[in-house]
Amino acid sequence: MDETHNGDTWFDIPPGSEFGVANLPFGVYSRTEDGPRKIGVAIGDSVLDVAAIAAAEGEDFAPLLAAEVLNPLLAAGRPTWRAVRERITTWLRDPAHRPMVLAHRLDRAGLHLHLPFEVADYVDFYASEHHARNVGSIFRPDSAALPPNWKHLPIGYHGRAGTVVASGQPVVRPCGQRKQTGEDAPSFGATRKLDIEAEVGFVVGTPSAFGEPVPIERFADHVFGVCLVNDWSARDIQAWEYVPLGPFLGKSFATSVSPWVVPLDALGHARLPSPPQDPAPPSYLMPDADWGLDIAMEVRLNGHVISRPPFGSMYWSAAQQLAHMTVNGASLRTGDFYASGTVSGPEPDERGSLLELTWDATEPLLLGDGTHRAYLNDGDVVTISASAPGPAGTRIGFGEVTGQVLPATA
Ligand SMILES: O=C(O)/C=C/C(=O)CC(=O)CC(=O)O
Ligand SMILES: [Ca+2]
Ligand SMILES: [Mg+2]
Repeated sequence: MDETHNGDTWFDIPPGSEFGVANLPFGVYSRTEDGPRKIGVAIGDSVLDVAAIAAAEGEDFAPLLAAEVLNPLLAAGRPTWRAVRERITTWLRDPAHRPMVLAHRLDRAGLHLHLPFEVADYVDFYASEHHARNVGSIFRPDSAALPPNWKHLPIGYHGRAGTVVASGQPVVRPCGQRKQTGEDAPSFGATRKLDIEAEVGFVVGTPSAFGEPVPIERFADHVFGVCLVNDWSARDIQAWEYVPLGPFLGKSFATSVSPWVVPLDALGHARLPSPPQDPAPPSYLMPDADWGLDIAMEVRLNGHVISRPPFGSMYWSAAQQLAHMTVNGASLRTGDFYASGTVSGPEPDERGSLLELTWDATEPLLLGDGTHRAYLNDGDVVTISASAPGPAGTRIGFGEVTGQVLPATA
């Protein structure tokens, strides 16, 4: 386990920073909105132009960093990810590298951050038992809260890779066919139930062979890192369309992701066992290691905290999800991206969607500014942030994913 902590660097890191030397998340930035995109690593309040430093230091991995997206680095695989991370750690520990590093340091605040990787396929799971029970009770009050397959396999669906967008991208209220509970025919128009889903996303680097399942113990060989996700959802469109094939236009209009990908290697102190599983999963889903992650999330609506979902409570782990997603031989591509599913904890103020927080608008939320919300209003800004334990009492920050709702255009 990497025992590096914030005292191990000559670099100036503000006290309490969640971007210490044990984190080193990767992202893509530009100095102006349309300027050239470069790979950066966040440290303290700064971003390092790691492509320039690696080139100047003559590192053999320098070409992987001289790209406008993380995909070449992602494709290089775990031994390379480890080597790059170790070298960056050395630059930040050994004062001999100080002039070179400082020559390629930028203030984080002034930069434009972009979608860090080109998304190949996008899958969304449904792995929180609390969320699944809540949604089941609301959408299917006459059936069991959990569907019969829920504890046997991690349920998921294929989403729309082309509408995975960077944090900060505004989201236009979608139109579609929607049907409210109680109405007997659908109508067309802007969704009246625009919602969020607070999730954690996993970025696949190493591809796999067509026809060959990826065993659960190979999770960390394929998954590079972790970011935050808001899976925007139009509940009235979703409720009308989803039987029998699952979510479609109610979710495909936008999925926002945070700009910093935290390497799995930064999360050693965050790993914990998932909750006990009963029935025991089949052998291809049997965990060989603890891949629960103690990530503390926070959801804010116009700046007011509305929920604190605990990722450590998720029933199915990301390792189980990867094994399930490939057990039929479906191959992985570099840039594949999968999200955990909405993160809801057992407590009412730990729910990761407004659907649950307001029980489908029957219990509106009172915000700190005195206004109420059932679902999102035009102009609302939703921000999800998170952190996890790091070494020596430090925190590993994920930064945030944010987005504003714009009025419907149709
Ligand atoms: O139970 C349903 O019909 C729908 C569930 C969801 O909308 C949740 C979904 O997208 C998966 C998740 O985020 O957990
Ligand atoms: Ca979702
Ligand atoms: Mg979505």
